[in-house]
Amino acid sequence: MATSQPGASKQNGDRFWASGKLLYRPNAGGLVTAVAPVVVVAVHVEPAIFDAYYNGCCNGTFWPLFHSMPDRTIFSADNWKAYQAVNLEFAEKTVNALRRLIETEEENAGTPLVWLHDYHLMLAANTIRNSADDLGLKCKLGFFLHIPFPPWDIFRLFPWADEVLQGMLGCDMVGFHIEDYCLNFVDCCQRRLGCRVDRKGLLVEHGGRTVRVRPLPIGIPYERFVELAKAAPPVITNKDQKTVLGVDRLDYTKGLVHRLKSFEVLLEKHPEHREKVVLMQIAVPSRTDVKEYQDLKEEMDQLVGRINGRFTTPNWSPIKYIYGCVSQDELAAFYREAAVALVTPLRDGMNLVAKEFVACQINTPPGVLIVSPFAGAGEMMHEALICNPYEINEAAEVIHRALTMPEDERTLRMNSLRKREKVHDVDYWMRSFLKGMGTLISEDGDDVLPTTMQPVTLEDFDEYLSKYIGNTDKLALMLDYDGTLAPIAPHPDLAILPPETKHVLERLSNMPEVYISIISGRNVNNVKAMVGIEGLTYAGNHGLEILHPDGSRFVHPMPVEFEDKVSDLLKVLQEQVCKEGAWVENKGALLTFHYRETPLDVRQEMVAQAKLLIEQAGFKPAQAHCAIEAKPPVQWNKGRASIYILRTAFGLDWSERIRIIYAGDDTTDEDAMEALKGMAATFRVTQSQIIRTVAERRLPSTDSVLTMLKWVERHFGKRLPRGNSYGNNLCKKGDVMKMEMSFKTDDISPTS
Ligand SMILES: O=P(O)(O)OC[C@H]1O[C@H](O[C@H]2O[C@H](CO)[C@@H](O)[C@H](O)[C@H]2O)[C@H](O)[C@@H](O)[C@@H]1O
Repeated sequence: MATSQPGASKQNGDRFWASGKLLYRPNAGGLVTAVAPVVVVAVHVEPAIFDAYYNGCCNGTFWPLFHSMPDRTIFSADNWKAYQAVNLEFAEKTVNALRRLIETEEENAGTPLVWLHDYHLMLAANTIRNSADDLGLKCKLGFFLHIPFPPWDIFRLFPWADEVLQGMLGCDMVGFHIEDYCLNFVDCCQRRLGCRVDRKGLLVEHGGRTVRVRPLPIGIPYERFVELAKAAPPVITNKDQKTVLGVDRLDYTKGLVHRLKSFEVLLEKHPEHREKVVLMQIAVPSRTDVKEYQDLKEEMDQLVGRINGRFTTPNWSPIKYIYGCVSQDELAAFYREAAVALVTPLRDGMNLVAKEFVACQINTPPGVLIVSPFAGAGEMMHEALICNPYEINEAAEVIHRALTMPEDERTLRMNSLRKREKVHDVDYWMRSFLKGMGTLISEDGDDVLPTTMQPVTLEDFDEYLSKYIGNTDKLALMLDYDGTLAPIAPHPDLAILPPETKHVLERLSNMPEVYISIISGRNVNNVKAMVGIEGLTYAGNHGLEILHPDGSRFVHPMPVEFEDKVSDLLKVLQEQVCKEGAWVENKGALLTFHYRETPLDVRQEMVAQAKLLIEQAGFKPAQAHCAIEAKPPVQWNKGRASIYILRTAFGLDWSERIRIIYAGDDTTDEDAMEALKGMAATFRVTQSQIIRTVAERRLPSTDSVLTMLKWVERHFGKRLPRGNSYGNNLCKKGDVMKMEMSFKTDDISPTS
């Protein structure tokens, strides 16, 4: 890759790395002027892992899937493991290189830029970001995908889709060739991860950051191809025959079989082209270890043989088929001398052959470019003839049109195509990427799209909640407390419900359509005191205790011996692990071991020890926010509790006119969201970069939960007669159950 003076742009002193390789350095004047591979770091991968990674996952899974060919896609857990391992290896090598670079470079050299390329490295960014953060290294992370990004319907087939999306979202900016791929990606982030997105601004909110998504169509070193075309000796000697040129890697995505069949139809339907036209197909061997590719070669050999056998005359063979490589000079000469170039992939990220062809079309009158609409190039190169490769007969007609196109039309089309590629060359692409990253400062201010998401607004909920709630009669609003309604604080007593949230909840609790329950890990009296609103349902200890609006209680039965076990565990934890700020919260039936205030360097060991002691005492340790919850081994959690609350409020025969919203921030809330999946609108409050959630939407903060509550208030408020005040008590007295304190591990029957 070469680069030239970037005109009106100046480099802001940042340095760029790509897969551990330093590519560009600013010169003294601050302009990007040279490609300087200063350091190349090898990444060693064992052959078996490499095979599973490269042939297996990259070429056997991502390649066909991202080209929307799911039938050719292999899903293998072992290959995926290898992919994770290799990405980790690349990430670690990059972080080491980054560290060395920062240590050896002078201060103020700018923030290094790590530029990750393609589907082989979709997971590396998160590891680089986290390790760099841990080491206090600053860097910018960018990613560019050179192949298409498929639509949701295809992408969702991949079993580890969350990891891939979150891996890419580890970057500050993710680039694709065209806007369609950007929109597919944004759509997948929303639908699979539940991220808040801005489709117009091409932004995704994830992990507490805004990730920019940008269409950055790649170009070619245009002038280099022009020079090659000028210098290359002639390759086509028979001036009476026109050449239709195809240049491709031998790959099933390239539509080669379809192309040969279209050419056959051309000769059949338009015999005037016989002995006058030759299809020169150059097929560069590729991925020859993979069976799909071996099969394709076989099919091509047979098809070329059959068509040639059918039409060849003593003076002419219709197809010249080169299975192998040609030199750049030869290639430029073929491009220059071809009358028509056929670029008809079934799917292609961009396709540079189309661009190289137009760059080399220096003769007058020029030839004609035919492009598939399923290549990124088809999106931009409007003046080419667009041809759907699947429509074999139609494609034959397009070739015919190209072969018979008048000179003036050819010239007009080719001039426009050439002009665009000359400007949008590979340097332009690189500069656009660097500008998007904020590494190259542009005086012409090219990147007009916003770079950060606006704060969450009521409108953000319109699409999702309006569709779900519609005109329903009743809404069950089920809300977690810490981290959802109240921001996390250094100590539970300090986690105060913000006054505005309290007021909205109070108003909502007076709406007859809205039934509110607060479902917390705290003990029930404590959470009720923290919220301080009468007439709601409160569930404490992850649902083991439920306090109904009329004051009656449900208490989940516990093994009798657990009372003693709780106090024994409390003692053990206090004696053995409560040091340096760690403490145990005694919640009656449960305990929580808190380590928020402990120094970072003692945490790992302390947490491991606490978990062990909790397990040894017969409890289940569950990770919470800087805390380990010790839960008794009963089949009851926030999920079962949520169902129980709904059942007591609405009965079991819910009509479709009842809707549920659940919002929570913790793994314990995942139990509820899992239990309510398909029945509720679910929100996970998180700023994590790498969690899996069953929630349909993510929210970045407790503030955004407040906005969601306001949305509910507005929605139902519109339907309320003004000045009406109702209690929040849908729960009939007879529905409420007081449970016996006896041991029972399985579910509680609806009639108990
Ligand atoms: O289910 P929740 O309502 O989210 O309660 C979960 C736990 O929250 C409390 O601990 C957490 O919040 C504290 C206050 O912000 C914070 O100091 C602590 O580090 C967090 O883990 C509560 O103390 C626990 O009992 C709850 O189980």
